[in-house]
Amino acid sequence: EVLLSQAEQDFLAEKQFIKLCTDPDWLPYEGIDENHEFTGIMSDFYALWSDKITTPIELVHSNSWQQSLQLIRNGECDILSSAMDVPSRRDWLNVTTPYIFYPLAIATQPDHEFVVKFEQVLDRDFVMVEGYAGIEMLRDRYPDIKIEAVTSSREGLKLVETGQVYGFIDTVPTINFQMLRWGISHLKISGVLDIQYAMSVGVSVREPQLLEIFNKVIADTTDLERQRVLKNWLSLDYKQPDDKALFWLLFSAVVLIMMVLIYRYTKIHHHNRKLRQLNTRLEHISQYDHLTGLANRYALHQRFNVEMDLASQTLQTFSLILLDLDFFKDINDTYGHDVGDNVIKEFAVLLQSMVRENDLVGRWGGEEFLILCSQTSKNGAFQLAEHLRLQVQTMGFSVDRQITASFGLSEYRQGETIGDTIKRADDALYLAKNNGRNQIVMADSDLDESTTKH
Ligand SMILES: Nc1nc2c(ncn2[C@@H]2O[C@H](COP(=O)(O)OP(=O)(O)OP(=O)(O)O)[C@@H](O)[C@H]2O)c(=O)[nH]1
Repeated sequence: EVLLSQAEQDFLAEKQFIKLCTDPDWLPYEGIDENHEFTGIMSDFYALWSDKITTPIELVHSNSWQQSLQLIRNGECDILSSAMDVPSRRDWLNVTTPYIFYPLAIATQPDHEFVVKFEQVLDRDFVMVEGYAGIEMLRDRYPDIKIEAVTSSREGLKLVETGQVYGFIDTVPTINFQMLRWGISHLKISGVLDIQYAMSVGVSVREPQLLEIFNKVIADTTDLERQRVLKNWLSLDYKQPDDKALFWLLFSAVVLIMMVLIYRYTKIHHHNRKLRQLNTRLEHISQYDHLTGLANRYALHQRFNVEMDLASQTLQTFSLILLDLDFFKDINDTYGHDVGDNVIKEFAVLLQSMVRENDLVGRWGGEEFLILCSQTSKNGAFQLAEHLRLQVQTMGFSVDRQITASFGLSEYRQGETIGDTIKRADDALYLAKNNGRNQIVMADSDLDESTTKH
């Protein structure tokens, strides 16, 4: 797409180059560097534009903004790098459509209040750089304003720093830049005015074609190009992502967050499952005997508590049968420990198969077992024990000899500890062993008739 018409291109070709005047001291917008080259935000714009119109833009040197204004008036420059449209310039200067906007701000000493409305400080005295359009704009808006011109921003800032005037007015980037440049650190931006610089290319009234050309060039300058230039100098990212980019950015962020959450959830879920399995295993280990799979002492004790509670509420008692394989040491010695283990396991299976569902069989020690007969009196327990005794002595175990067991039996009495009940069963078992084994002895104090059986 050709930016310029044929007539405009011919015009530029004949002109060969465009003469530009600038403000030598208005960084970061524009200035002249130590090599006497044009520098600043505007210089980047002009480099860009010079490419667009394939015509060199050459700097005409001046020592001040005032002098630059004079040069263009006299026809020694074609354009002013940046200029505001103010009435006093209209006889000799045209302006393009603006290409950057910046509000004016006030720099004061740090102890002054923040200026919310400019009217609040209208009685104060201000300074601004000579020839700047802002002076005219402010005087136009506030006819009584006390504003003086200074030759440079440095001079203006110094006057504020030394307390000779209240405020220096310029744009925020200029104030910041100049303060840094001149090592003036004790000032602050106290307020931003609702008056802004709308900066255009100033074109000499002698060059009407150039006005059209620069209007086209400005219209052709994309937001991205504009932002790139500003970003270079102001270190600010003006980039507004377009809707699509913003959508994908947000979408990616949401997807990423969801992936992280899902990953964490899966990990936690996996850990929890492992923990649950471990807990179940631990619970099992803590309650069951590893050889026989019967309840261990801990599980038996838990059940004792339940039964004791039940007994106190229902006045129904429960009984314990403590039983021990006879001459088991001899089995181990004769057949070996593994065979002994098998006998213990077979014995456990037998016991488990013969008790009621409510009863609990547990391994009390090596070859010693305990049966908790829930809601059962000593007589009921005695019947079970007798039944078991007969089964054991007739059952064929994995050893070719008769196996027998001895039984001690006790009934829980309200008020006693479970230790007492166990002790009485243990004493009874001792008696059963001493009396010749393969028999049941009911704890002494539980006897209401001779219940020793052979
Ligand atoms: N194989 C095997 N033997 C065990 C286990 N626990 C205990 N024993 C053995 O069982 C035997 C018990 O011996 P004792 O306490 O002398 O009793 P006993 O030989 O059964 O004689 P009485 O009980 O007086 O009839 C010991 O030799 C223990 O080593 C076990 O888990 N497996």
